[in-house]
Amino acid sequence: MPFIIAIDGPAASGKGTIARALADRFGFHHLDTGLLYRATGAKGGDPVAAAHSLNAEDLARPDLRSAEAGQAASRIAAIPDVREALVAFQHRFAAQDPGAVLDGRDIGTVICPDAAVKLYVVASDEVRAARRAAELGADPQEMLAQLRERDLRDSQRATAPLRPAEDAVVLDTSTLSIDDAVARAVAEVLRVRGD
Ligand SMILES: Nc1ncnc2c1ncn2[C@@H]1O[C@H](COP(=O)(O)OP(=O)(O)O)[C@@H](O)[C@H]1O
Ligand SMILES: Nc1ccn([C@@H]2O[C@H](COP(=O)(O)OP(=O)(O)O)[C@@H](O)[C@H]2O)c(=O)n1
Repeated sequence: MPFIIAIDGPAASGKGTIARALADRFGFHHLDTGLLYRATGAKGGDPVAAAHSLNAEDLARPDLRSAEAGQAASRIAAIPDVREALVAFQHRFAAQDPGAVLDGRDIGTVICPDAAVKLYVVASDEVRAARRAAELGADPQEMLAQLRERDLRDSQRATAPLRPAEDAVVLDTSTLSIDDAVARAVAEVLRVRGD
């Protein structure tokens, strides 16, 4: 049985940074599921058809990390048929040996409810906006408004809303360095594995 680590949380909380580090540390595969929604939104046209026809080229587009792509992703991510179209790929990815780390919004709740480790990564709105603004070279106030709008949409949608799984461990990175946040996540994995 592959070892699955599910990492969820609001925008720019540090999910991807922790997911990459865990995959590296344990030799697991890593999937940034947000990229699937960003690529679907960026493809244009009918979002359900776009989700069904995603290919490697779509996922390699250089503009997927932009704030605009994030907003478009959040809009199409509320469509149940779009989410359904992306489930099989995520399940196949999670089934790889020796293990996989998936980060997103609904990994611990919907995609991999039996994951061995579930982390729900949070940080204050202001910290998240400052980090993402620095990353994209954008204005922190504008970023704050955008992140809040996206989190609200992601939390309030009817299908697979953003929320912690009941058995998720909440990790607040507001005052943690990247190294400290990763160390806490590694400790949780080691605790579950019984190492
Ligand atoms: N603990 C941390 N301290 C400082 N910066 C961080 C920390 N975690 C992540 N970052 C930075 O914040 C930004 C958003 O992190 P990222 O991992 O992409 O978040 P998410 O995947 O949740 O959107 C990135 O620029 C990343 O380098
Ligand atoms: N598993 C997932 C991953 C992302 N998403 C959607 O895709 C958008 C972009 O996700 P992302 O993880 O790339 O965003 P960031 O947290 O990196 O800013 C989110 O705002 C969600 O609307 C989702 O609905 N479910």
